[in-house]
Amino acid sequence: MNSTAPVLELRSVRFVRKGRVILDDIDLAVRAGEHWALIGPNGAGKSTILSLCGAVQHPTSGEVFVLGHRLGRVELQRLRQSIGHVNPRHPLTSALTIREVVLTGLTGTIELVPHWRPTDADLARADDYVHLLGLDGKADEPWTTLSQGERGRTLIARALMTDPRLLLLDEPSTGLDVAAREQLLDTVDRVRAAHPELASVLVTHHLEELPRTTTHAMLLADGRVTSVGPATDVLTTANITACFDHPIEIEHRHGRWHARSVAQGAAEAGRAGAGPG
Ligand SMILES: Nc1ncnc2c1ncn2[C@@H]1O[C@H](COP(=O)(O)OP(=O)(O)OP(=O)(O)O)[C@@H](O)[C@H]1O
Repeated sequence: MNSTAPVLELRSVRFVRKGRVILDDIDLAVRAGEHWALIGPNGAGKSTILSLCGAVQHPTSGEVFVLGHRLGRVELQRLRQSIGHVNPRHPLTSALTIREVVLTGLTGTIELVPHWRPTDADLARADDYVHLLGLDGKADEPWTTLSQGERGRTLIARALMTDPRLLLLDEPSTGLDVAAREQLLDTVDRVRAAHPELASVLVTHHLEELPRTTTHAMLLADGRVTSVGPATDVLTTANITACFDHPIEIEHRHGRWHARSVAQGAAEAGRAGAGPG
């Protein structure tokens, strides 16, 4: 693959199911070191785009290139090894430990593969990621007893085990309290800093859930792109208001984004203006 070629590229992608157009005319190019956010209302098509990026399904028309390979021309299983897909709805129910869940990243399975034995290097790598993800001292704890935040961080460690070029994060902060969310976002920033060549795509509904390292954003509504480009150009009051079809004010402070309803903002300004008494 040409080193300047995008890690991931969607060209004129259209996705139709049961006669319904779910995605239309989607173009996206994600390069090494870029960290994209896909944002839009419920049903906009964010998870569908992520499934195309992860080579989980094919577009109805248009082309998807992952690591320079066109989907449909190359075996999906081979591409998936270069893609770390973090889905907080990971279906594991058995009592694997954190270390064991991280090791399943090497086999691409939910459970440990019978008779598969990790090498000493595999075990050392798993422990390195347990450390990077701030899970020191927890490696031997069972998955079933983990908090939602610890599970999220464990799944990122699992996804990193194959040294992926592309990391896909599907609503990684869903269900987390504010402290756990902040820990997870710090973790994502740390992972990106430790792997400067990594590219990533993160799906969320909430601007507060964007890590500081977000470089680009795509806004989607009803399966179409409403705005795309560098995050600071895209995540503006006008663009978010248009995408969500609701007046929303956006603030970008200390590298993080905050959203609030314009009506709420106006009420607060009114109260501040009224002063005491
Ligand atoms: N395989 C499919 N068959 C039929 N409809 C589908 C299929 N996949 C997705 N859809 C529909 O396409 C639309 C977009 O779904 P998608 O999950 O991609 O949206 P989303 O932006 O991730 O939504 P949310 O924010 O609610 O998770 C939804 O209305 C969904 O029901």
